[in-house]
Amino acid sequence: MPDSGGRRLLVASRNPKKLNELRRVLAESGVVGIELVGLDEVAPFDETPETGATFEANAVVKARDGAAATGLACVADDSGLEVDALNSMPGVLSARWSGTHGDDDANTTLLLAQLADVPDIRRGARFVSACALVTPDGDKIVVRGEWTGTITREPRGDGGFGYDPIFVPTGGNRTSAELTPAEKDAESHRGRALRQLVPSLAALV
Ligand SMILES: O=P(O)(O)OP(=O)(O)OP(=O)(O)OC[C@H]1O[C@@H](n2cnc3c(O)ncnc32)[C@H](O)[C@@H]1O
Ligand SMILES: [Mg+2]
Repeated sequence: MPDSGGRRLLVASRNPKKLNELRRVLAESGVVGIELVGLDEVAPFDETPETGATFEANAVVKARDGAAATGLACVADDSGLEVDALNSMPGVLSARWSGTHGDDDANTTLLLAQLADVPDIRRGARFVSACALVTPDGDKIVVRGEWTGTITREPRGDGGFGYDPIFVPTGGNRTSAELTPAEKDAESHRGRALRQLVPSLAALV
């Protein structure tokens, strides 16, 4: 079946929990007439390794690959955690910080160990999300959202994914894994980034 021009949007992520968040925020954003399509609903394609120096560079590569392979407009997120006491690492290496891609427990355990001697006053960090939208014509827009907070000493909560159990957003006491999905979306780096894409998404319809 031929695709219907700009009306279907590929949401490109191989991380099921992130994909859920992307779909949730886009669905909540008030854009009507766009059908969200996941990677499992399109034919598999070769994906470029995420070797960029910035979140923006990686997000553009993921969205371009998705748009080129499917002929659909494609949105992709590249994100991570920047820790002040680690000179903004893990950054673009967040997903594989412990050496194993996507091992959230190993990544958080390693990060807590690295920060064991860092006092509370210097445990600042931020989540960053770069989201790219690439259209079938090759137009692209890239946006960024940030979420500041501090790193705990123990994991708490089982919502979210990744580093959420060790991140307390500024102004609260709960970790981002202790927030409801709606609370996380309202404040998170990903929510803030994606909502900036709404006008461009509306223009696709
Ligand atoms: O590239 P895709 O396929 O989308 O999935 P990924 O998990 O590899 O995603 P990234 O390359 O963008 O790496 C992001 C990593 O940063 C962390 N991260 C990003 N957003 C997060 C969030 O909202 N909460 C907790 N950790 C997050 C988490 O460890 C992710 O695996
Ligand atoms: Mg990735």
